[in-house]
Amino acid sequence: MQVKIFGLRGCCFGIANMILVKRMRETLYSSLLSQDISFFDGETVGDLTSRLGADCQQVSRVIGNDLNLILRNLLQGTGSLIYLLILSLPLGLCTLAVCLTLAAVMLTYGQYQKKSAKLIQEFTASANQVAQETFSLVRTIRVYGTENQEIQRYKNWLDKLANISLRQSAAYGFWNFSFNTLYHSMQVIAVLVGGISILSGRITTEQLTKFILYSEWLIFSTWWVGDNLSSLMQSVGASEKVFQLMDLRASDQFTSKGSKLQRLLGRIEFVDVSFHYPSREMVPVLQHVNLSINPGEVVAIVGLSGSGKSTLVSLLLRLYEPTYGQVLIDGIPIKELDIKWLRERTGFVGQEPRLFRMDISSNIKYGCPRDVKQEDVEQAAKLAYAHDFICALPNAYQTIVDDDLLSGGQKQRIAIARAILRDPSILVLDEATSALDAESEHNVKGVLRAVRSDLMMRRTVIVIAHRLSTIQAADRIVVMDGGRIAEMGTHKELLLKDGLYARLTRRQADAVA
Ligand SMILES: Nc1ncnc2c1ncn2[C@@H]1O[C@H](COP(=O)(O)OP(=O)(O)OP(=O)(O)O)[C@@H](O)[C@H]1O
Repeated sequence: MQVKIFGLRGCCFGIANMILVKRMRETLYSSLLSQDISFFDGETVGDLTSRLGADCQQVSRVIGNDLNLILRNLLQGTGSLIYLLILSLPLGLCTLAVCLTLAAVMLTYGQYQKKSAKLIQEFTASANQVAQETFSLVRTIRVYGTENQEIQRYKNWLDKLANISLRQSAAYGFWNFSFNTLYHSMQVIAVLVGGISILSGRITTEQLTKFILYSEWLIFSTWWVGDNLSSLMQSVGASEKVFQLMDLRASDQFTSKGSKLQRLLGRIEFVDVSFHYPSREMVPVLQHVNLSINPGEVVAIVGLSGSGKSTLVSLLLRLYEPTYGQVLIDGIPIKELDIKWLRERTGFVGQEPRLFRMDISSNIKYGCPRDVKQEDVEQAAKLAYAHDFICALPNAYQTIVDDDLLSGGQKQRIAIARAILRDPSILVLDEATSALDAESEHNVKGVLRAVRSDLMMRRTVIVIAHRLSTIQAADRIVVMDGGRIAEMGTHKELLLKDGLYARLTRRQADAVA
């Protein structure tokens, strides 16, 4: 019966643990995904994934195991202590003094465990980060022959981990030594004081035997409490950051429930916009940018690397908020629009599009707000000049891909198809030609031309490109320099102006020649 009850209790705790870990992971995951993009600028991916994995597991152990054992031993210990005090007050107080000393050592040890658990978490996360980076950049590492350097970098974190684990073991040794010393001293004291008490007739032999048994019980309960408390402290160390992250409020960029317009025309205005990244407050990235883009206009943004082109687009996509000024869409501040509604009407192809590990068809349909048929997917792929190479793959649209299986240009074409399928009113192509070869560049120009000539479905297009030849067909070219708009006009006007754009064009022509 006893065994059965224990088995049942273990099973209940197992189930409670499983439910708790699952709930914690879900809550933490959705809390992380609802944060500002700037949050991810400051956190390491390895750190966040280890919070989701090992740390959640450890936190649930507190409730499932440690707390349960601590409570049980506290109850047992208190019972024994009361009995001892009734049996013999001086001997009971003596045992209590030993237990209090043990408790003091245990508290110091527990605090140390808490600190070391935090350090172990940090070092493990850093080691994971290095490993993650190494595996994802393995081609670069192989080409540059820096394997040993990377092994050393990983080893440095492992050394730090080993160092702290060594100290932890030493602290555990000290804790055990204190326990054994106090425990055996207690036995000696009990025999000596008890023997004297028997001789003087104050207690009987039976009382002494009971006393020794109960005092052992009390000391062992104290030891168990200490041992579980130190593991509880470890979990508390691990849980601090987990609970902090779980408590974060969802970003307004994720939840914003503003107004939905009847139709998105695609007028975009940047009004006196200035911006710096939260992680680099002293470095202004955009300064007093004023730009107005008409519905259906195709605008190209060019400029030297680091001039703020992608940042401007990030503000339009509301990944960051301007530090000064505002962005308006169809005359309404972007902050007042329903974010989900706006994103459903915006298409974006980033600098380095990445694919999810799923089939091509699902990758193209990814995030599409409406139900689409396979014909729609194929039509979008045709417009993005991706259909032919997809059909040449062994399973065509059902081919499972991930980030490594396709070339940069192919991934970019799938990303363009994904953006086109959404049928967006605003289409943003960031460096859409950078990873493509000359033929694909020609294809992207074709997409731009198609977008322009499709008068039924006029959409505003912003294209950022380094290859100036790609964007000559734009209605307007905006030239950025040091976070400001330096020039604006058509290709011809800007060439006539003989400013930065003309210089950039000449430089590229020279490079090609
Ligand atoms: N997440 C970030 N955190 C801090 N600084 C950033 C971040 N992203 C970009 N920057 C900085 O902002 C400046 C503008 O970067 P941005 O990517 O907008 O330039 P860009 O004109 O698009 O460059 P490129 O043509 O090379 O893509 C750069 O100095 C860059 O270092």
